[in-house]
Amino acid sequence: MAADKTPKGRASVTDREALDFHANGRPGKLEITPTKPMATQRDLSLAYSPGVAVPVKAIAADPATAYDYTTRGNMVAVISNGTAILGLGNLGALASKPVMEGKSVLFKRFADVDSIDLEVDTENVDEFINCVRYLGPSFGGINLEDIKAPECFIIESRLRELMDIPVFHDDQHGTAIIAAAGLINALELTGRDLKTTKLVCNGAGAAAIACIELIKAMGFNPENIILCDTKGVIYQGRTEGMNQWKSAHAAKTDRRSLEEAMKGADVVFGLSQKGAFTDEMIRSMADQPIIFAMANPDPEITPEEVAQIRDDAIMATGRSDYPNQVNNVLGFPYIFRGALDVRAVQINDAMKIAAAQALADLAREDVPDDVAAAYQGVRPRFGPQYIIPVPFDPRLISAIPVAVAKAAMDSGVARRDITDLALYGRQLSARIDPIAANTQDIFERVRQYQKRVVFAEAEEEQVMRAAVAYMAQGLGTAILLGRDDVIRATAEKAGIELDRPGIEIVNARISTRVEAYIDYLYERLQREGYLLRDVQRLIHNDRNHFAACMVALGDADAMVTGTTRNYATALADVRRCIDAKPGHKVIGVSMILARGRTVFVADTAVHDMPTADDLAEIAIEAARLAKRMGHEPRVAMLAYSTFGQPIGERSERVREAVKILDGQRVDFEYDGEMGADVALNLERMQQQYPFCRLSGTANVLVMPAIHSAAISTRMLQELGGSTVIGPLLVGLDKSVQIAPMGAKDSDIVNMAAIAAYNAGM
Ligand SMILES: NC(=O)C1=CN([C@@H]2O[C@H](COP(=O)(O)OP(=O)(O)OC[C@H]3O[C@@H](n4cnc5c(N)ncnc54)[C@H](OP(=O)(O)O)[C@@H]3O)[C@@H](O)[C@H]2O)C=CC1
Ligand SMILES: CC(=O)C(=O)O
Ligand SMILES: [Mg+2]
Repeated sequence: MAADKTPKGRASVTDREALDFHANGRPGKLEITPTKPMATQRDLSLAYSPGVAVPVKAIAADPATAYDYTTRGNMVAVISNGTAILGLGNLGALASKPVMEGKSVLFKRFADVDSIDLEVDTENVDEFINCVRYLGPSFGGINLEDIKAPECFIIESRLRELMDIPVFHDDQHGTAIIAAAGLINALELTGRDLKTTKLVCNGAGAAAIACIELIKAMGFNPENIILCDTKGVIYQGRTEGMNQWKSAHAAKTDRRSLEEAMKGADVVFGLSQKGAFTDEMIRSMADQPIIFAMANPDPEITPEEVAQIRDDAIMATGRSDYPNQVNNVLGFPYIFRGALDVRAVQINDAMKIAAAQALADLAREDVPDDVAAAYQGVRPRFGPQYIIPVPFDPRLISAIPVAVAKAAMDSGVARRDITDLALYGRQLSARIDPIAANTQDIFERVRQYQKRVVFAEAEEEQVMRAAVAYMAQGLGTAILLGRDDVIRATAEKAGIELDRPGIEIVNARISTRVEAYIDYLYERLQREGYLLRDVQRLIHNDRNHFAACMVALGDADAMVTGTTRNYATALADVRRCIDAKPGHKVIGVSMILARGRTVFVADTAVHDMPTADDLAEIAIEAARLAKRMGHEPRVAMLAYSTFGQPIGERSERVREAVKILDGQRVDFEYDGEMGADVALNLERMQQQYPFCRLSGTANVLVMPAIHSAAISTRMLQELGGSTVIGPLLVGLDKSVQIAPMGAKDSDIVNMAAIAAYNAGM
């Protein structure tokens, strides 16, 4: 089958790939999963009759309680009649379903908003309105999509009057918000003023009219805007193909064609159709033109074509395979998230402008590794090729809804107040990030105690980013260890600002503490074959030793390292400087987050082939960590056999370890030996082994040896569906964490926060 090609032959996906993607597995892109267990007779009695009658009566008595007892508060309907599907035109309600399903999954993926697509098979405005208005009780918001102008204007405004929940035509306002955000930044980069810039908008439909209205509301001079449609310029006095929405923006001008309109224009918005801009039009624009060719799936002109004509343009499209994607996916999930969370009755101009400004601001900030990954490893920096955040930017979820919710409260359309917006922002991240969800409480504690963490490899760019993020997230002071000139040069190249409170640079070469660290380390190592000059070299030249000594002597509370060396080497460096805590064993524990469960796996880092005594100590250490991380430990001593079946020599050590634990007075549940299938499956555990002492599924798994621990955690990580944090290093006398080699900045921040947390709160 032919590839779907843009005019210059760029093929990002083939038609076959697109069809296979939609057909494979379960056809379509979404399914519904229950949020409550539906396993037993009792569950049924609660979820359905008779239990369900209780919330029914409660809602009848007080409709507001529907937000407490049903999905309403987190549920948005994506509704279309298919009359303007992307830029493909009127292809009918059924054909619009793939787009509407797509919008629904994006709501879920990016903002944890539950959503369902509804395709309404009528072009009659009144029928459509009636269909939607009576669905109000089902949803917390209505996202209208791909309904053509001018009907969309009537539909949206009537529904807004009739319904007490936000009704938002995404092609209008979502597009306008993103285009406005991109425009704010493009104007800044080209030194233009909103009041004097000249803009042409091709297309005078849903998206175009809303874009023009929003930028006018933001202060753009109406006299500097010319709107065009299929008949050319919309001028005052024109009668052909007009409607009241076009008339409201008709220009006082002699220009009649798009070609004439674009001569000397500073900005052009394309919200029309593939290929609408010619080379000549682009050539005739002002210096440093701003070209947003937003038609989907193919733009009015491609970036390659523009590049052939001129090299001074700032170029954006609606597509994800070019830089500067001006697409409403950056808006609707987050705008509804904020609106739902304050139970806004509508999405007003103040909320839209707040969202646009928040997006524009975010693009000016230094970007995390996740964003660099979305750009194939090239880290975007605010500039002509990066005027708008990318859809996979994990900061969008904590930035945009906060701005929208605040604007809703300030402008009086919120039915619920959020008092601590900073906390709200952090809770938002946890909605889509399992690590954030699990570590949120820990991060809150770390924020209270403001520990000083030394980042041993701070000359590395991603470590430096992590250190700055640690400070910027309010977690504490970041100490960057390295050569001052190298650190500053790296920072400058990467555009990172280091001269801020909460960031300290420590240069090992000129530190006044060098002698103290050498004395301390020589005292420890002189009987281990080290000469004084060996120790001097370690302190002068090796940052792991220097950083570990800082922590050992109290100059820092915790340390994080590991991104440039393998785990065992980094651990050996640290162990030369820091002992195990008295009565503790140093082990590695990996935290696995999967489908709402948290499971700790030990030992994933230190003991190659533990003895029975080692296994018992590993169990104790891992249980302590689980408890400290907020989980009541239930430890399973894992083996390939379960309670003696099949008997084998390799399980003996594990059985022995259980006996050792029996002889000690440990304060946590444990049992074994058992297989992982029993440890993690309560039904099997209780039915087949009713004598098992665990009161629930195990949440701490002690592996019989490091190879089984490493193989199983890496398999889980690679197979998907679970997130692995760690291995976390526990049992040391001072707090140190070793991140995996090549870890990205957000992983290093997590490690630093856990290190700070373990430094004692
Ligand atoms: N990047 C993004 O996020 C978004 C992009 N869009 C894109 O914007 C476009 C319009 O969508 P939408 O507003 O919903 O659709 P509408 O049907 O409401 O409006 C289409 C408008 O485009 C005009 N038009 C069509 N072809 C041309 C042409 N060759 N030259 C000039 N004007 C033309 C029509 O003119 P007339 O009035 O004379 O018929 C009409 O005014 C689509 O390509 C869509 O994909 C839309 C939403 C979001
Ligand atoms: C992105 C979108 O909503 C459109 O092109 O219609
Ligand atoms: Mg659309």
